Amino acid sequence: MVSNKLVAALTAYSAVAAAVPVASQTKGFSLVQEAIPKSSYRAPAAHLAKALTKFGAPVPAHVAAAAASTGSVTTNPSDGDEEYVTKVTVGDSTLNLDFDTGSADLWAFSADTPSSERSGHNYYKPSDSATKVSGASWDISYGDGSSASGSVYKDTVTVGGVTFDAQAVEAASSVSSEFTQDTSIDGLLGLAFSSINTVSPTPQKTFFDNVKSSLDKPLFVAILKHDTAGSYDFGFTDDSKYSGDIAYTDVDSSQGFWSFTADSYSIDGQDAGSSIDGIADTGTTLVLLDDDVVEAYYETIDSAQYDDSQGGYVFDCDADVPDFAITVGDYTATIPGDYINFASAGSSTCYGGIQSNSGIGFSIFGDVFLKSQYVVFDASGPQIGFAAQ
Ligand SMILES: Cc1noc(C)c1CN(C)Cc1cc2n(n1)CCN(c1cc(N)ncn1)C2
Repeated sequence: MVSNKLVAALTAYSAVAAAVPVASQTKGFSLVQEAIPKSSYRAPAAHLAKALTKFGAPVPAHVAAAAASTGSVTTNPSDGDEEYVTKVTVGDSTLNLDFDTGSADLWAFSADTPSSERSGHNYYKPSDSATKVSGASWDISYGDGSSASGSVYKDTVTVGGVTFDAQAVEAASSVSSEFTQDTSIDGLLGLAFSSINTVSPTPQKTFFDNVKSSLDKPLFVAILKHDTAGSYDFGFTDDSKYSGDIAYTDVDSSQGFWSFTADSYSIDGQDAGSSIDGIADTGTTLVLLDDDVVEAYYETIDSAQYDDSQGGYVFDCDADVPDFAITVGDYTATIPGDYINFASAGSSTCYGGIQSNSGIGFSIFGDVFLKSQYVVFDASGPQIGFAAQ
């Protein structure tokens, strides 16, 4: 039921928002009306909340609550599921970004990136309303040795219909060769905790941190898939996208990651008993585990061996590759063996989707695992939830 106050405010708002004077010296002006694209539809109360805020009026709690929003955006695997690419509007640009729950910077190739380094990429162009953050810089390095750095703007970012108009956008002035050569992505959108954002002197909030209070629920869901389109959903869970119940467990965000403990693991259905501490990391391709677990896994494949030239375990491509599973409470999250037969390593040899974490002290549950699950990243708690998809 829409209250008459709401009607009045919406009328006032729509008159202000829609009136576009053709020219101040004419006797009147024409109203340029344009349909709001379905994808950018916002609840009426969201417009009221914005109008009231714009004119300095308090937003009643019931209006703020009704203004909450949700969003969903398609994410597509690159060849071989190496990474997942998601279209995002950043300022005046539509960019292909890698959503990364293992880092907290939203950065992109930009006009400041030397043209030799940005060939083949879309790049960020600040909108007319963008502002440069004076004195701010950023510099990020990733686990694979890749890196990027640059300056910082505040601009409007829209992900799947959810918009934040003062998002910190980190414009690259330098990117390492891994990014220059990877023309699948134009940058990253960090979804880890803002405590590990690299902007100096003042760390900036992630897109999710900025919008979570306006979402119906302060959560996002990663629905990554093998060799086909999936989605990132913001503010809601959708029981048509998973089966059974979602098994939740606590997250330790003290290191900035979505870190959790799997109660046990099994190889080919054989329970190995011990727990695994790890992070859910959409920006990492593979599953990286402690050496004892990796060795136990590849002992089950006769042809498996560590290949120094490949920097990892390889095996005959026609080998019978076992499932690897972790348990969270009474839920068993299984990676099908086929996902662990990850990529060709030349001739009839294939590269494993499970590899060593190089002794970093925690495991990394990357895309090889995540694409087998419906994964809820819930800021309330915080907690993480898994279900079969
Ligand atoms: C191709 C390809 N294959 O695997 C990747 C990755 C690429 C993309 N390509 C080589 C370039 C690149 C390098 C990185 N990315 N993209 C994504 C962010 N990176 C992370 C994120 C994170 N949470 N943890 C570790 N690194 C490193």
